[in-house]
Amino acid sequence: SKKPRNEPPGPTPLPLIGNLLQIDMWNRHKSLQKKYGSVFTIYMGPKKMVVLAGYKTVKEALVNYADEFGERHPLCVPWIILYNYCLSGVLWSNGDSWKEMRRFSLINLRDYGMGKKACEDKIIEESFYLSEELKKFKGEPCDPSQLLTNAVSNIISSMVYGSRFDYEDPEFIALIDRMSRSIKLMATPSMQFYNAFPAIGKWFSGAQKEFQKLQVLVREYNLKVFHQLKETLNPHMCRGFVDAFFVRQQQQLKSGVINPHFLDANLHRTVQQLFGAGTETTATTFRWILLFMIKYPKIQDQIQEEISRVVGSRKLQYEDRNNLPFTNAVIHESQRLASILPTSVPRRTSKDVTFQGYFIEKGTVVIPLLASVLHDETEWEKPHSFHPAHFLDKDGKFVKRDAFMPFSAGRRVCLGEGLARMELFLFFATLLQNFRLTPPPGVSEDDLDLTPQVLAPLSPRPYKLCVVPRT
Ligand code: HEM
Repeated sequence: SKKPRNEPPGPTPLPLIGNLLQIDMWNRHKSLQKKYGSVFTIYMGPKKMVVLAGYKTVKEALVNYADEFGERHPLCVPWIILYNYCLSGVLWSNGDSWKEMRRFSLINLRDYGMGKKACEDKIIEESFYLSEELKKFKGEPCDPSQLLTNAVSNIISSMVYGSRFDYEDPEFIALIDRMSRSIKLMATPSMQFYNAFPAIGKWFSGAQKEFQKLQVLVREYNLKVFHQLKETLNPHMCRGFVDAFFVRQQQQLKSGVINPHFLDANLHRTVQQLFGAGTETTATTFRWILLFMIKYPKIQDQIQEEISRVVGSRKLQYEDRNNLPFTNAVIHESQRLASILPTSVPRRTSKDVTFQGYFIEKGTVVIPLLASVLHDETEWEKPHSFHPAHFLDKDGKFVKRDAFMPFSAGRRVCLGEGLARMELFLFFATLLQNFRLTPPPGVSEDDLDLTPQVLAPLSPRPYKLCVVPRT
């Protein structure tokens, strides 16, 4: 069809299917970027999307044009069944609803510890439980994925519900499994087909039906927990985010001024999104870091030497990261290279905008490619290798890098960044303080495959490692 004024260039779309056949975008962005520049247009079926690539372009759009590119594209609007899941909470909402929920979530998650000593203590305590579970393998090969997910999920749970779960609790295991399967389903080709062709997709997409089932089960579980929390609520001693929400509702009732954003449905969606956004991302990052540790044992040696020299055997604190530059650099480099969210959550333009000379009309879906920033060849000395020195100066001191953007940037930047950074540091450093990680017997470092599985988030292939207590 005819293109509007000076739209960003891109591959020619076919009728109906657009560029679907040509788009293996997360792998091909480099060739598309080379051909069309750092702002280009693609069509997912009939849906037009503008892709932003490279550090300078992504930063300019998300930070300098924060308002224009600051809305979320409700990817799921046509998915009638996902209506409840998508249209509010904090992750998918826009306008006043988003502002209210983002502010409320930030204030209250901070009150229940995010970025504070209370949260640090919870993570240190959870590291202890995680270590005890790992010891049970007695150095035999194990897949740490489930335990890592349990540990990070318990941190969110403590902040949201006010309590943690036992790792063996069947309800906890089921809850985590359902949430993690839902997130993975959202990135399947079947769901993408459904998103591109909602009218016919619903007849073919098995993933969509499974997703719906999982959402109902998670919702039922949450409603049960909310009921228990409401029954035992003490407005003067809130246990977590959910209690704070109930207190806010009570205040509304008393004042007679009802704010529609504080109804039960929004609580359910926000809680579900906090668990969804905060669990798989952090746990997957851990799986990558541990894989890098068994792949590069000399780097593990250096970290353990640093921790032994600076901290010894006392309990680690978050402020120790300032004196553990190499350990801190390895965590950052793992996030950079793994780039678990190759794109940020889709944005959309809030108004017509002229960006880098191109016209992008209001309501266009915008995909900032975070992987293209984290692997930008003009920003990183060795963009495709594991190179912790990216974050160290010549004296071995930690240096921040502007192009380090795994949490994205601008007004929709990850709400849990502070929490995730604290978890990554404390869990990882405590683990390496206490254990040596090695590949299973008979597996060499060269055998370990760093090719990611194309899932959401981008995950390492399943692997096992041996966790041996250090003397
Ligand atoms: C290593 C861990 C994590 C990574 C890499 C990560 C990354 C991201 C990214 C890339 C976005 C999209 C930002 C954008 O649209 O530009 C995002 C959004 C979000 N993240 Fe995280 N995240 C992590 C952990 C967490 C945690 C622990 C929480 C929970 C407290 C969380 C809660 C959220 C929420 C609620 C949003 C939506 C924010 C909004 O739309 O206003 N994330 N995250």
